[in-house]
Amino acid sequence: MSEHYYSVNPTSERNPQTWTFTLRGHEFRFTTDSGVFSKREVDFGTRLLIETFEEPGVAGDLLDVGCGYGPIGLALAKSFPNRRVHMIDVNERALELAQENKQANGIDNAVIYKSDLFSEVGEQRFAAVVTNPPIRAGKRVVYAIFEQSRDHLLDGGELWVVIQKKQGAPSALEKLKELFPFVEVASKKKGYYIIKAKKC
Ligand SMILES: C[S@@+](CC[C@H](N)C(=O)[O-])C[C@H]1O[C@@H](n2cnc3c(N)ncnc32)[C@H](O)[C@@H]1O
Repeated sequence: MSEHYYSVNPTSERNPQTWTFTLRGHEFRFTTDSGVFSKREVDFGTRLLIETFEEPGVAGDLLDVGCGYGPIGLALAKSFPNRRVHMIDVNERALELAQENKQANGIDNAVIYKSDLFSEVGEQRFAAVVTNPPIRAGKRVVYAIFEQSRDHLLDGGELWVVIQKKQGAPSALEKLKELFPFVEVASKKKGYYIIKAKKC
């Protein structure tokens, strides 16, 4: 069976690598590994999403869906120390790395746990959901993230998504317009769209 970065239990041989990367003006030390998305540097789209994100107007926690080794959730936790950041993924190796990276970067306002989509998130609602979604897992999974994000946002809360034009940004925009009253492209660079969708 072929292995994907969204496997629950990657079996590929371990090859951990540690490097530093600056996000939102803070230097981070990340350890990544095989079997996890974007293992040698922070993905371009992920970085654009992190740098474009603006703090939502409503009070409340933030949620990183499909956190991988943790760049989005940990960068936002460092930038917004007064907010708690939830970070979820299905990939156990990614979750282990996210936990290790949380500790290595001295972050204490992030909680990291395994959840298939929002299955373990419970009833909590968030001020913002932020995601670089697992495009390769298919449209059904990506659109489920959009729908479940809407259901887990506070009024006035925002969903921030990065998606490449060639991976379906135009149809993702249409889907988000069906779900949210306010949708805009907050940034566009090298074929990557940062889409912000706001709930009333
Ligand atoms: C494109 S990667 C982004 C990883 C990380 N946020 C980053 O930007 O480097 C998408 C992530 O979604 C996770 N994922 C896939 N299916 C999922 C699901 N059903 N529930 C939660 N996370 C999932 C994958 O394991 C992967 O880590």
